[in-house]
Amino acid sequence: KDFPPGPRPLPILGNLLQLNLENPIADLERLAKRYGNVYSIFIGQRPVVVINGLQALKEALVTKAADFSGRSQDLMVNHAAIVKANAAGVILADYNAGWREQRRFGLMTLRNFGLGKQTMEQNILRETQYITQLMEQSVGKNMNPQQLFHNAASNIICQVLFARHFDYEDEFMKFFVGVFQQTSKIINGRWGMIYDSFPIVRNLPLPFRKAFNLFEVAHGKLLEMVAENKKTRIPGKPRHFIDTYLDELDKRGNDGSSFSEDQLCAFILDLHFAGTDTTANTLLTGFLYLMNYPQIQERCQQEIDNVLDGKNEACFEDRHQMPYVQAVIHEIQRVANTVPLSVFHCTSRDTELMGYSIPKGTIIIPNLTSVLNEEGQWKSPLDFNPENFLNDQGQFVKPEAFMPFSIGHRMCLGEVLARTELFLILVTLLRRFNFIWPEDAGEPNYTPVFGTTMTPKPYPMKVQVRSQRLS
Ligand code: HEM
Repeated sequence: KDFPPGPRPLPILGNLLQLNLENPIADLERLAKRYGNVYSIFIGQRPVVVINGLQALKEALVTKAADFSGRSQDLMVNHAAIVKANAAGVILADYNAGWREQRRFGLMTLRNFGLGKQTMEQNILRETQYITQLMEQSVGKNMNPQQLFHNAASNIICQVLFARHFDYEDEFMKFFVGVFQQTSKIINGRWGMIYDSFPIVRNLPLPFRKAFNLFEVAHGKLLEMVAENKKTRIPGKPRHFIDTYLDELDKRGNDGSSFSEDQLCAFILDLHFAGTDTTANTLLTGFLYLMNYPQIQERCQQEIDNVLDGKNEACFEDRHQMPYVQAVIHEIQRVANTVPLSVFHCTSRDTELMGYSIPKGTIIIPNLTSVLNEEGQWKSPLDFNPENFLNDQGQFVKPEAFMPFSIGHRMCLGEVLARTELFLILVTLLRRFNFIWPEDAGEPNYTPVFGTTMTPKPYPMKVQVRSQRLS
């Protein structure tokens, strides 16, 4: 009674036949037009509530954050990632004291390792230097930037986790980047849906097993890494995230808290995963658009040249002098829609939303896509247009509907790191190069491949060193 309305489910299948399992975004939008911003669908026998639009999402994730911040523990992603690790990490942990403790520790440690401060900026700039050198070797040829940005984003978070820079051909690096790229597509894809809908198929050797195998091997590698690290660590003198976590474990002993070595490995995997595929795909979307909107690229370059005149390198503070670049980066994030359905939430108690009753334990899909292109919230919701973030005086403004990092208690823990990376990498590369859509590349395809993260289809890129360099 009073449960959100939705299409009538079939026995056993629920509403699966009404969704394109390769990419349900358009179907979810169609259902919102028919049933309103809060509606229900059945994934197999399981009820799921989809929340659309700024108003409903704010009410759920901010006003009623305590009710809507749980995570279901019975989805494929939990079984694949948590069971083998024997610990929930932070992304998939339910809304409880353990999650709160880990999240607080994660935020504090990221901050202490220089997030938003100089050390982190220096790390990002060093990695950008590395990309620059690789790009210089590709001048005049077509290059495929896909792996490049994944490796760079991975290395930046690896600095925090292990204080190490990996060569892009390193096996450790290639393995982990591969895990993230593949599992992101399996988890929210056809096979993930089938696993989540039909408990009876879960033990069968179907393609979703691949995600289980990958997470298991990844966990094993991280346990080895932590063991290796213990040999060289000096307690009380942390070099990176692992050392800091081990210091915390020493301090706590067996105090019954959520800290453990398994939890450390799960946390490392979470930060590495969340910090790689998201930032890399946002950058890939950015360059796809910048190459095909050369006038926008050029206007960014003019602003960058003016502000950085005489300076060796950019710093994150420079963003305040670059309203146009800021608008472009935010617009890239808006159209990239990198985590289109957020990470699924779950109600942690019986609750109400926009007049509907939703019982405890209901899976919640926060449809971020619906807000990032919501009519009435943007000047041009359907176009790539930096004016979405500029007022009449050309100043940068951030509308409330800009929520690629989600909102509320579960909001992205790496937001500051991600924003710093996007700014420093884009500014540094645009200052040095022109990015050109190759003549033989045909029409650009802006439709991404759906998954937990959206991935632009592979595309070629041409780089040209800018003739007028100012430093
Ligand atoms: C452009 C880049 C990024 C985007 C668009 C993004 C987006 C998101 C979104 C939508 C969520 C889900 C929030 C929710 O459940 O409501 C999330 C969670 C999370 N992100 Fe990010 N993220 C990005 C980069 C990063 C980076 C660089 C890190 C690592 C330092 C990171 C770490 C996390 C973690 C740990 C969570 C889980 C938070 C929790 O459940 O309490 N993310 N992110």
